[in-house]
Amino acid sequence: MEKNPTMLFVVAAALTNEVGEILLQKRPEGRQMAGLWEFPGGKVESGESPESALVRELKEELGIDVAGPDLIPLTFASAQNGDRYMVLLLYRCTSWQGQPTALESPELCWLKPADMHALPMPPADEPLVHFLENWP
Ligand SMILES: Nc1nc2c([nH]c(=O)n2[C@@H]2O[C@H](COP(=O)(O)OP(=O)(O)OP(=O)(O)O)[C@@H](O)[C@H]2O)c(=O)[nH]1
Repeated sequence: MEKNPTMLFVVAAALTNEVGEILLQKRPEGRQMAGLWEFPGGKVESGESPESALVRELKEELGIDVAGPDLIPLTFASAQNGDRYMVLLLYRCTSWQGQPTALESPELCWLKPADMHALPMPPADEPLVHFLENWP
């Protein structure tokens, strides 16, 4: 029997600029959790490593090039997501090529973690924001 057939792996990036702000993007209309602000990223596809999935998602969503070794594992969250259980892996990234552009999202913003509480975000992100607030 297949192990964990209902587990969903999602990878996301805390892209951090030189003043400690982190990039969030707004989820587009017509998708699950539309209008909520999230860390860029997405689902790990079959056969992908989490890091290669995140490199792919950052290119698709923001048009930036990230090298796998520049993705530093930070923390994770777990939550129910529809009919599956989701594990959301958050990576830190301070180095990339290109200017982040909203290619799949209506809006981007750079925010300090303490200011993220003012925005509606998916419930699974709450512990991630808390972690980032207390990050050195
Ligand atoms: N990228 C991202 N997804 C998150 C976050 N928090 C959170 O609960 N999610 C959930 O994780 C799932 C990610 O799926 P997605 O729809 O963005 O994935 P994807 O880009 O691969 O899209 P696709 O499934 O349409 O191909 C969504 O259910 C989303 O709501 C977050 O901070 N960032």
